[in-house]
Amino acid sequence: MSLKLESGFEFDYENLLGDGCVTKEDVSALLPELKKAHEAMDVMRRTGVIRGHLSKDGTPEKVLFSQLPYIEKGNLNSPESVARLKKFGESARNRVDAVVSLGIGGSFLGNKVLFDVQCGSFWNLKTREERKGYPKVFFSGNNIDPRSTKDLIDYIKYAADMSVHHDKKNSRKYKVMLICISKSGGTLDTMSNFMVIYDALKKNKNVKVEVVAVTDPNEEKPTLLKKMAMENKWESFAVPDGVGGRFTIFCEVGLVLAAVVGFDIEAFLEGARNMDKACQNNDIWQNPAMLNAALKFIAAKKYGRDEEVMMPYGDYLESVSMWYIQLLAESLGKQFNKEGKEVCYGRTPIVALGTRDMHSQTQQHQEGKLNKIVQFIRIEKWANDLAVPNVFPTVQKLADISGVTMGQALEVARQSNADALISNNRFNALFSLPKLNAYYLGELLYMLAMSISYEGELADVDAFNQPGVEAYKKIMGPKLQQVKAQQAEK
Ligand SMILES: O=P(O)(O)OC[C@H]1O[C@](O)(CO)[C@@H](O)[C@@H]1O
Repeated sequence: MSLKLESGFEFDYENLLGDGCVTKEDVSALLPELKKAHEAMDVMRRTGVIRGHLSKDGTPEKVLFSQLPYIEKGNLNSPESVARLKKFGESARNRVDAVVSLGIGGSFLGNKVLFDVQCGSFWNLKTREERKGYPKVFFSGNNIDPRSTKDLIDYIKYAADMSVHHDKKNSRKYKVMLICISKSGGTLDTMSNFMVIYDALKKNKNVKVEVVAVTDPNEEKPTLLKKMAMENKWESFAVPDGVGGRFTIFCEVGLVLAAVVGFDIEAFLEGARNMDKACQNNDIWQNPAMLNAALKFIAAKKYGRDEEVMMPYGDYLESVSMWYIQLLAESLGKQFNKEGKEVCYGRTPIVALGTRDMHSQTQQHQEGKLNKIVQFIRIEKWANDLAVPNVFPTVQKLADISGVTMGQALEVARQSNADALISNNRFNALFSLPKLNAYYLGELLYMLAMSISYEGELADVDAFNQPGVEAYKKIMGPKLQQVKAQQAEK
């Protein structure tokens, strides 16, 4: 049983619906709620209004992520804004040596996905020619770890010294672009790294630093970062009002990084757009987001499957899983429903990677607590698939695993895992992408964002706020000031 879109994107729910799993009757019983959820999505698309959604300061706030795939005049992504992004990316090409993308949560996770899919793990080890003139890329600000930050600074200083040394005649400085991303404009993790790195690099005679700010664009009530950008004339891009951190991969947060590594922005948004169109279908069996939300919601509510293991097969997709963790956790992990009743809803997300975690987590998935859905992601056709050669024909065990490609072996491993899980009543499902490219990535991520929005409606929780993250923040601010005061006394 599967839902296949014309593009080739497929949601296979064979191991989630049927005997011993969620039943068709369960889905039929939910149809009135699904109809309401679908209407709510329609209203959101047309007006940005989501019943009961309030901003952090308690005022009604629009939800606009579903507008982002549409590159249209007057929209958040317009022909002009996309042209500007492309121009920006081209201007960094062959000019900027290294980009440091600073951000955390939604200001990091989506960018890491785009980077991994476009560039892979060895990007920074490639020559500039191999990178087609695009800069090296580093991430920072997604922790407050002095060791990794120092390592990054040391590496950049080393690279700058080497480049000046090799190019004594021109004495060209090593150009570093710090892309500082924070919707609120003052997040501790991001801004502390920004200050440490900015200061260290500014003091280095071989480095030229330029800063790009990505933050709330409001100039009347500017965020700290916006204010600094205006004062220092830093180029800036927008995290628009109505687009929460975990949805920002489709706006300039993700697209700025996409532009500096030559990722196909238009194909990515086209994938999201076509998925949005598929999700406008009011027939649940034709609407991947509605179907996914319904099956997962029922699996949790009726069958106790309230943990979701997101398990893509392929190294460069692990970051998709990490991106999804924030989407699921911040959107659905809510103590109160929209009526203020305590519900403590949510499905706990778990990052896993195939095949790696078959050799660590699978024991738990197969035999542990019966509370999980394992959600697989697979790529049908790998570019540059590698055949496993028969190099040691006399070693039977190795000869046996030769003669197939690594892509085939990867899929055999995934299918075997899925079969084994369902043989023990362990629910699982599959999102299948014909290829790993910008278009299919856009389809997949948008479908997940939309599915979470449906599930928010089904569970009657506000999927677009994250009040729970304020609790530790309220404690952390004064604590930091205390430490600062103690430090000053010393
Ligand atoms: O972009 P900002 O404002 O720095 O926030 C980063 C992240 O922090 C959170 O607000 C949680 O603390 C996320 O929702 C957000 O993506």
